[in-house]
Amino acid sequence: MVDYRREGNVAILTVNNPPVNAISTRVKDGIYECISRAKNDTKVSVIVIHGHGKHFIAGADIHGFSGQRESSKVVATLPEVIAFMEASNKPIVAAIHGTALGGGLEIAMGCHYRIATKSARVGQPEVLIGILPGAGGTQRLPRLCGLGPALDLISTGRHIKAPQALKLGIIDKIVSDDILKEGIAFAKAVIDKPLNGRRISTLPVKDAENAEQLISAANASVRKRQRGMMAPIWNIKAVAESIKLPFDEAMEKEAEYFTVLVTSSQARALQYAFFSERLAPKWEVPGVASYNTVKPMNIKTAAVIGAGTMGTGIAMALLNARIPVTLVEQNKQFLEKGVKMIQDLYAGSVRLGKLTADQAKYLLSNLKTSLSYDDLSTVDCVIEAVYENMALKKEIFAKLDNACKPSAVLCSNTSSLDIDEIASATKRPDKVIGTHFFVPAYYMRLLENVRGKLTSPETIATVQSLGVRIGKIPVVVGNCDSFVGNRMLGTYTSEAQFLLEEGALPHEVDSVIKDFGIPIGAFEVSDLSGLDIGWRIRKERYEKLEKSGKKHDPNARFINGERFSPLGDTLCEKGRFGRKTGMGWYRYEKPGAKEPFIDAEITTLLEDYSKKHNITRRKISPQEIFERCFYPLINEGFKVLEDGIATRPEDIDVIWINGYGWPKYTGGPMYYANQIGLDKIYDTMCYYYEQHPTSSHWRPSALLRDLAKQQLPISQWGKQVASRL
Ligand SMILES: C/C=C(\C)C(=O)SCCNC(=O)CCNC(=O)[C@H](O)C(C)(C)COP(=O)(O)OP(=O)(O)OC[C@H]1O[C@@H](n2cnc3c(N)ncnc32)[C@H](O)[C@@H]1OP(=O)(O)O
Repeated sequence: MVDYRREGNVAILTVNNPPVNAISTRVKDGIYECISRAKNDTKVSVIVIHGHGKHFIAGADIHGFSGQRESSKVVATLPEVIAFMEASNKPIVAAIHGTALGGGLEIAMGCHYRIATKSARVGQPEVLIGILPGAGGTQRLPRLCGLGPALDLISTGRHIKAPQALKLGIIDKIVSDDILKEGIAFAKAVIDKPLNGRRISTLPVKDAENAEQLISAANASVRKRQRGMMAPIWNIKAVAESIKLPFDEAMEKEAEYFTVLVTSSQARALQYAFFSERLAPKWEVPGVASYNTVKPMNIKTAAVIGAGTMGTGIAMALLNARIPVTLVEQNKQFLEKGVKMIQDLYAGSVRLGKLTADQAKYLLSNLKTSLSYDDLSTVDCVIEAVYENMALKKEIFAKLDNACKPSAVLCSNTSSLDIDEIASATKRPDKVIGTHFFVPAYYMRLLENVRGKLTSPETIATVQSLGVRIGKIPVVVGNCDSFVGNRMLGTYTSEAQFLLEEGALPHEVDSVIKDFGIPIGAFEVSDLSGLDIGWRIRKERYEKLEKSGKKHDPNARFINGERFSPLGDTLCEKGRFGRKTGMGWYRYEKPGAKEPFIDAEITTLLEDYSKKHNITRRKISPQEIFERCFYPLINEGFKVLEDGIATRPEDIDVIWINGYGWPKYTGGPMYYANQIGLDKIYDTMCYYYEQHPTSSHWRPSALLRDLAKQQLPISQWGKQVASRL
């Protein structure tokens, strides 16, 4: 795990624990033993520590926080090993490449010098997995780079690249990519330099005079950006100890606060989410194929059909990954509008310093435009992103089938429509797949890849690998109405509207949702995306009903015996399309304005509506609002598993965290259900189903019922689900 060798008077410690050199107990012990050996070896004058493979050290082994720890051969803890390094009279040089994160940066700060390659990244990302840098990071970092930057890095968990780390004083020098050679050369040059001033724990905290202001700014930022998370608050509290207490006493506080966090349910949920996100690309269709049995096709060029918000966002996601894109529209005007959108967004990134003008120019140089499918004969992959209309999509897929080479993969960005029906318009259904992006597509990390009945494993492998390449978290799901995310969402939006019919007001429902940690309420989001979108889809459904001989009554509260709320249609008929018209479920100062205000007109509309339908309005408690919005959503997740539409609970959680703003610190709806207790969820579902028998989303899932009896942790029942499929 840690190799020791000597080259002349330089001892070289190589950490070797693939894939990221995480600090397991054996790595920690190995470092301690090798440093002891070097300290005692009279031929050694200086020590270099570096990492084998792609990274220096990416931090402690996250498995160790909740799982079983290996027993340690040496008694020293990681903070003690780091103190032991710092106390060494022989200089120690950390030679960093790849990443030095968490405990990796803490080990580097226990060294007397840090050098790094230009592309190396450093950071204290512990906060993102619900804990804090518990090996001295909260105390050494403010001494090394100042209180302000340390508060920023530790409370956000963001990584920074070597040039910025150099500016902040976190590293001493940027060197060439031959990191070991550079490390040895640097070490030889510092052999005789005094170590006074190089032991970070002995230094004063920089910026201490501005502490009060810096700490209150950090807390304010956490309240705004990381609402509901406990780790950032405790991280700031730990860093703040660095200006109140001597180093050793502050280290005791760090250990105390670490214990609070490491045993918290938020930390466990965040660590579960960390591993779930890394599991998602490793798809598996039980009994058919999996990521390690099938090779993806190499996508060298792509096309996007439709230059609206979605199409341009997808094109940018591809361009950002250096994949040349042909953007296709039906007329010049739409095409020019789309290109302008892309240009403007890149110009914005240049203004914000996220891209240089040259980089933006290069990315745009890979964008081609066309009004004809004839230009798509050589592309490897096409993503259709036109509005939700089956007839239109089938027409497009038939044309693509004719225009594209036989090996090209044809993808639809549909968020709800039947992939098999779309594929039936082609002679290559094995190459057709859903790639459901989320708005804004260049930013949102989720990619819901929908396999049809005939989609080949190679096509699944291809879009999964493409997803990773463009920086997404790709999840494979099966084909059903609205797939996984929107299918579960449907229960939540329906129930939110039923609550309005029975007595709640939009802001009351939204505040319960936001108090739980979802950044935006159900009605706020409906106003943001536009009520007319759903209205158009519903009108198509009513037309279909009428065609099948069933008259649709615009005031009907039931469709095919299922409870339904026509409230959304009523608002649209009044021109209340949401933010864009300055009124929807809320009122806005003007069309396009962002801040929602409670609208007395909506309150009256709801009261009249309830009266007209003989519904007695009542005060609905936050607890009832919570259960009615979230329990059917969770229950639908179990139905999705039951139907084999998702094969793992982790995939559902990843979808909800990355596509719908579900608070990561609760692990996602499936993990959270386990926290509440599956038996409690099941009993509550039964209770509401009795009260609302005309809403099938209250019918408890059979899988939920079976699992509720067993009381197993999610990792175990997740395996049971897979074995059923
Ligand atoms: C007290 C607390 C202390 C002292 C800590 O140090 S807490 C840990 C702090 N460190 C982190 O949080 C780093 C987490 N890791 C990452 O950010 C990234 O993995 C990476 C930037 C290091 C590499 O990113 P990438 O190249 O995209 O690779 P993956 O993220 O897919 O990771 C590859 C596999 O490595 C596993 N991994 C990564 N980090 C750890 C870790 N700290 N402990 C255990 N395992 C880790 C990850 O799960 C992937 O595993 P597989 O999916 O391939 O099985």
